[in-house]
Amino acid sequence: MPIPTPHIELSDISQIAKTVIMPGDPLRAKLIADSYLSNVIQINSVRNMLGYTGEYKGHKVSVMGSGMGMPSMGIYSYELYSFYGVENIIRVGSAGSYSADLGLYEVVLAKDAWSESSYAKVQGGYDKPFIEPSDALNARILAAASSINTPVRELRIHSSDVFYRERFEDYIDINREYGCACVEMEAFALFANAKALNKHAACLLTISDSLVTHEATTSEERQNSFTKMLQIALEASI
Ligand SMILES: O=P(O)(O)O[C@H]1O[C@H](CO)[C@@H](O)[C@H]1O
Ligand SMILES: O=c1cc[nH]c(=O)[nH]1
Repeated sequence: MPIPTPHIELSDISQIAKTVIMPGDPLRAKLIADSYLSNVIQINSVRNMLGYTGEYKGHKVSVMGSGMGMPSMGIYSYELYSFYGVENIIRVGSAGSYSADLGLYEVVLAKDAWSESSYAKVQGGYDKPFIEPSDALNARILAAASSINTPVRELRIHSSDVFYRERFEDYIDINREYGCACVEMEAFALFANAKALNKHAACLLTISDSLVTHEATTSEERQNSFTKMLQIALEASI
């Protein structure tokens, strides 16, 4: 498909980095660009899915929102990988903890993602409920975290299509039967696209609320606590 694509307006492929950091919220993408990058240009505003390219410590890096849920992440990551020459996508998101042992603000690196979603099967015929990120990208992220002395826990995550479940307690079985430590809504589709297209994907999460204790962070606290995760992703991108 020629660029621009239906969902990304950038027509100069040289203006996008090989590594894209992707939060769900496009305003968080703007915040990352404003706070951490220099020489920033905007690369997308279609549907307000804001994207930017800039420099971090002299290295080119892009940041763009994915939107919420697997269909949205599926579209943006596919277009970035397939039509814009992107090699690595690092998702940076919030997650709900399924375990008393995993508290607010802790940073999780997805070891793999379990999902009930049909995304991977429909997209490329991948028919298993677990899917792995890139070993190489995860290793870079762990090395980056260690270089800035920031603890990260590599754990299995749940990628859910549903934020508001009628049976709230389902999380107890998902934790017990499948070993998922927390829930988010995009990584499984991102990992499926990366696998289908021979690209690299990883997912960093900050625990924003706990299904066990019902504690939750305020939006201001979320913003501050995301700093650790963002620094890890940025260090891993260079
Ligand atoms: O903070 P983000 O990246 O949006 O991630 C999580 O937050 C959203 C739900 O509130 C879902 O997108 C979920 O995956
Ligand atoms: O998907 C998500 C993200 C944060 N918290 C949740 O409970 N679910």
